[in-house]
Amino acid sequence: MSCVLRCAGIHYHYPRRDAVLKDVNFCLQAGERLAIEGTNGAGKTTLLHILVGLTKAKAGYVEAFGTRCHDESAFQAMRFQVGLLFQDSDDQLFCPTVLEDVMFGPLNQGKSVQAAQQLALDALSQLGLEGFDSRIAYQLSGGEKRLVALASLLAMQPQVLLLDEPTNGLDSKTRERLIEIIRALPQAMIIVSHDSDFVAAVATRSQQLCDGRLTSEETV
Ligand SMILES: Nc1ncnc2c1ncn2[C@@H]1O[C@H](COP(=O)(O)OP(=O)(O)OP(=O)(O)O)[C@@H](O)[C@H]1O
Repeated sequence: MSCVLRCAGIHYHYPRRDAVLKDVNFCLQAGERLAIEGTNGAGKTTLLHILVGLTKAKAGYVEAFGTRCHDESAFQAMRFQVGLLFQDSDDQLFCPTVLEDVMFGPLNQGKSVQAAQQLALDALSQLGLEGFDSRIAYQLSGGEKRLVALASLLAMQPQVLLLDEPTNGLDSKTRERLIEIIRALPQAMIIVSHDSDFVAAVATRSQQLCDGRLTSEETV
C-alpha cells in the first residue's frame, strides 16, 4: 500500500498534561479524503500540527511521500507539498493585502513574482474571490478569511491538504460551494470537522480520534 502521508506510533503530551495522543497510526493514500472526527479536546488539531512538524511528537514518526521526516529541514521541505489550513484563519493570514497573502506561498517556493501572482489570482478565482486581491486581509469577515486562507494553500499546488474545520464561519451557500470545490480537487486530504453533513458530503472514509487513538476504519 503506497501512502502519500503516513504516521506510526505517534505519542504526544503537552507539558504537565496527560497524553493527548497515545498511539496514532494511519496511511493516507493518493486521492483519499480522510475525515478525522472526535470530541472537543480529543487532539485532532494537535495531530495535524504534528503531521507538518509544527509540534514535535514525543514518540513515533511521520512519513511523507515515502520519506521519513526526521528533522525540521525535512518537515520544511514536506510543507511545500502538504498544506495545512489552520483552525484559526488569523494564524494563516499575516500580510497586508489578500494578494500578498496568497502569493506568499508560491514566492516562498521560488516562483517568479509574475508566476506567483497568476497562481494567486487563479486560486482566488477558484474560490469565487475575484476582486478580493487588493482587500485588506485583517478587514475581511470570518468566512472571507477562511476562503482566502484556503486560496493561500491552493496557490502552492500542494499534493496533500490538511483542513482543520474548513467550514468554520461559512454561510450555507459558500459551504455548498466549498463542498463542490473539495470534491473536484485531486489532492489527498485529511479533514477535521465537527460538521457531520459536510464530512458525509466530502470524505471518502472517516476515523474517530478517541482516547488518544484512531478507531478502526469506517467508510463514510
Ligand atoms: N499549548 C497547549 N498547552 C497545553 N494544553 C494544550 C495546548 N494546546 C492544546 N492543549 C490541550 O490539548 C488537548 C487537545 O487539543 P486539540 O486542540 O488538539 O483538540 P481538538 O480535538 O482539535 O479540539 P476541538 O475539536 O475543540 O478543536 C485539549 O485538552 C487542549 O486543551
